[in-house]
Amino acid sequence: MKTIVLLRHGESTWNRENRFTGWTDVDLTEKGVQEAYYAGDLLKDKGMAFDQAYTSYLKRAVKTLNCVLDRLDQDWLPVAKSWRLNEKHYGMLQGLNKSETAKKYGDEQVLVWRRSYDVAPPPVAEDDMNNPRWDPRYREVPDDELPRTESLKSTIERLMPYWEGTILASLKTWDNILVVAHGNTLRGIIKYLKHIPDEKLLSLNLPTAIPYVFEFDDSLNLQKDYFLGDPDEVRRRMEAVASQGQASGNTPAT
Ligand SMILES: O=C(O)[C@H](O)COP(=O)(O)O
Repeated sequence: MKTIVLLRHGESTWNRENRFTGWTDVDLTEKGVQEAYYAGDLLKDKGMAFDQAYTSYLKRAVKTLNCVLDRLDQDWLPVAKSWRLNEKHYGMLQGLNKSETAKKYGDEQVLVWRRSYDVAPPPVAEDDMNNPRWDPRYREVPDDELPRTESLKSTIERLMPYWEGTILASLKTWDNILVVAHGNTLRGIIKYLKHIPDEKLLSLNLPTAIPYVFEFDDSLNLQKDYFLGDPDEVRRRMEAVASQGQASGNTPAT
């Protein structure tokens, strides 16, 4: 049997403040760190150990991975990082509170920006300091491949070469792989693994830091997939993510 575990990072400071984050490199909250350790405990209780891990260039994912590896006593594990696993780029929405944005533009428009398949938010300007072209960590990426905004479709398009060419390919060598990334890149991977049609993706909301296990036979046919932990807690966290973009949702404390 071969296994891929997908894990969304723990709560970040901008998750707590309900802000669109995308490629903004915000840290985990203390709660997010504890969530990440707990994800490690769940994997340890299941007796899991990994051969290779993958993560993004963003610290909320990198630090979540480090907490998990600490709990598994696998700090030594080879880790490959790629910008292609970064969160969907949220363009000009990055930094804005999701609920306040819904009050301004309506719940429906925010749902389109968050969950439609091929509509991207307005892009960041070329001279905006949040444009990834100014960030040295992306120096190896050709400028015409660096996003200024992304739909889920374009996120999946830049993710797929890495997913197929590196992550999935490594399952031929290794039995157990851990991918720690972000809500929308993981939705793209789940779409691929479970053949989910575009329109059905709308309702898939990933909870923070709950391991999602995919088991394959030796010919890499998917056998089963399941979340670890308490199913009620998984459902509660998924519903919380879904409601973040509603005008009645969370606005930051003043
Ligand atoms: O970038 C973000 O804001 C979050 O990581 C994912 O947000 P979403 O659930 O609104 O797509």
